[in-house]
Amino acid sequence: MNQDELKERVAIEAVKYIKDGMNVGLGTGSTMYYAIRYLSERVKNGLNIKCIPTSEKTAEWARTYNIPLTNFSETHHLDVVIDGADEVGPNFHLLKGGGGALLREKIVANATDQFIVIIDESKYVNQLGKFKLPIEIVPFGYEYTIQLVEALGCKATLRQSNDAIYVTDNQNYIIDCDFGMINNPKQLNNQLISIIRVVETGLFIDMANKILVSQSSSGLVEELNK
Ligand SMILES: O=C[C@H](O)[C@H](O)[C@H](O)COP(=O)(O)O
Repeated sequence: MNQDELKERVAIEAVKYIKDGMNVGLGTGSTMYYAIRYLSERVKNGLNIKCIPTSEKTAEWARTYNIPLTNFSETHHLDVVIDGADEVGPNFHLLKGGGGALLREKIVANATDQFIVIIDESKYVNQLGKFKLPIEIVPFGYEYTIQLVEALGCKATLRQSNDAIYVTDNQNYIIDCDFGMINNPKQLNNQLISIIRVVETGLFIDMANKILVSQSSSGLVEELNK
């Protein structure tokens, strides 16, 4: 079973947690693309939901697939949030932001008591940090921000897109930081967000309640609960 098939399998399982009348947070990324497509089938068959997207890309997909959207001025609490991740480590701490959407993803995940993360088994790790940690920073004075972050023990690379600096949906920049293996994600997250110029990090500490993992050997989806 290839990785796209694994993504589709786990996405389909996650969408089953969405029930009639719910307010739903929709994450960002290629795994979520499958979830959105499957969810659109259920909406077509009468499922009544309203969704808050975590990125302009997800909002565009939702509109394309006729999924009703809402926003935080209408709704403050979400019944369930579904999102992918770049790595899931011990205690369900997550490393996210490969798609540049970490800030809105964290805001949306923070608005629910049921945050479901969907991954294939290659992303389930013993220690976070093989994937470079994305950090969203304000553009103002970004060169010095990079130095301040590197002083915490990493090599930081300013994310680029089409030969220009990558700009997030929030008009900020992303630095991808190689800290090596991260021994204490909670402490590192606290150190990083104490830098005023850092908006948010891709470390999601104590946020996920449920991880759905698709297994490459069997194609089965394992459910892990906190
Ligand atoms: O900013 C992007 C997100 O954190 C994604 O959830 C993460 O990068 C996983 O994306 P994918 O499902 O494409 O691997």
